Amino acid sequence: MTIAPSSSDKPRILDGKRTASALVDEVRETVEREGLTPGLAVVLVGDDPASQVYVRNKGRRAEACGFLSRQYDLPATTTQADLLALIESLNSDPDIHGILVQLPLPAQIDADRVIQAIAPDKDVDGFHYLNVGRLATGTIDAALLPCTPKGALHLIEQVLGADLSGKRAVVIGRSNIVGKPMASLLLARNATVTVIHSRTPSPAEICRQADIVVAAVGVPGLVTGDWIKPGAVVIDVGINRVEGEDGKGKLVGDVDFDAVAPLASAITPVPGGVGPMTIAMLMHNTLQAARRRSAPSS
Ligand SMILES: NC(=O)C1=CN([C@@H]2O[C@H](COP(=O)(O)OP(=O)(O)OC[C@H]3O[C@@H](n4cnc5c(N)ncnc54)[C@H](OP(=O)(O)O)[C@@H]3O)[C@@H](O)[C@H]2O)C=CC1
Ligand SMILES: Nc1nc(=O)c2c([nH]1)NC[C@@H]1CN(c3ccc(C(=O)N[C@@H](CCC(=O)O)C(=O)O)cc3)C=[N+]21
Ligand SMILES: [Mg+2]
Repeated sequence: MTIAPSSSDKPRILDGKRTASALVDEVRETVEREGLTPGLAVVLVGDDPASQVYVRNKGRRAEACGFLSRQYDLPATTTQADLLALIESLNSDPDIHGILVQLPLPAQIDADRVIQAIAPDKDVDGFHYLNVGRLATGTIDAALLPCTPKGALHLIEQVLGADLSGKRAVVIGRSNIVGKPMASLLLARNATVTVIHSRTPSPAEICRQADIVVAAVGVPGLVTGDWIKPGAVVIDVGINRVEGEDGKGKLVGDVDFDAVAPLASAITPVPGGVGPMTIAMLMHNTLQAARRRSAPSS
């Protein structure tokens, strides 16, 4: 569905929380209608408090969708062999359709080895080489797609529709979990895509050409008004914990919201933008994995 941006000067605030809720409702309805019990296993190694919050939110959402939700809390001292053994057992567990290993992992564990050990058809993060390759080569329908870029694209579609032909997109950040797959998805939708990273000279000048800006950097307020072409759609993936004026911690994005919002035709807030969409897309991917299991031809 395409909703035109509002004609007033006010930017449209893309409400990720509401859109995510609607997606989760759809997932739950599909689960009920088709009589499925998708199973999601979330593995958390160590006791990082932020990771614990995310993982708890994921478990709660999974239960709200009617999924089987299992959480594995492993100590920070877990060995790579132990983690790989758990992955193996989840790979062969018929009740489990999706496996997510929360990143980052402690230093003694090779995160790439762990990710590649996940069965590709249970890789609901979309980080396995097979899914990365499917996305990059255009066989997207067969891929499990990374949740954050998939969620960001869904918000972009609400404003611009599915076909981004003729649009210039700038992605800031080139990580494997956000920036690169975001660029691949935008390219697959026919946008003209440029990726900016820490070695890019004159980033503001490049960004100012963009009809679509996706910021996935981890630098609070990096994107200021002079980076933005009036009317651009601005998607802020950044999640940065900073100290607020009251001395308490608060979350801010990579975009200076107050400076950029008046210029943008649409913009995502932080919190309440891409974050909730990421979790909704994890549910969507888990449903997709479960449906493929019950009907391998689809
Ligand atoms: N909302 C959500 O669901 C999610 C949010 N996040 C958030 O998104 C942000 C990015 O995450 P992630 O991709 O994992 O981060 P990474 O740290 O893996 O990647 C950051 C990228 O930003 C680039 N970069 C760093 N500084 C600059 C700069 N000054 N100018 C231009 N580019 C720069 C880096 O360049 P280089 O490659 O050259 O080092 C790198 O490519 C973080 O705030 C994270 O918390 C992440 C995942 C999900
Ligand atoms: N294997 C793996 N997959 C991931 O998808 C993954 C990961 N590891 N490691 C960490 C990052 C980060 N991430 C977020 C998900 C939701 C919110 C989210 O819901 N944020 C809320 C705020 C939550 C809060 O208040 O802290 C919001 O933006 O409104 C944020 C960040 C997924 N990640
Ligand atoms: Mg990161």
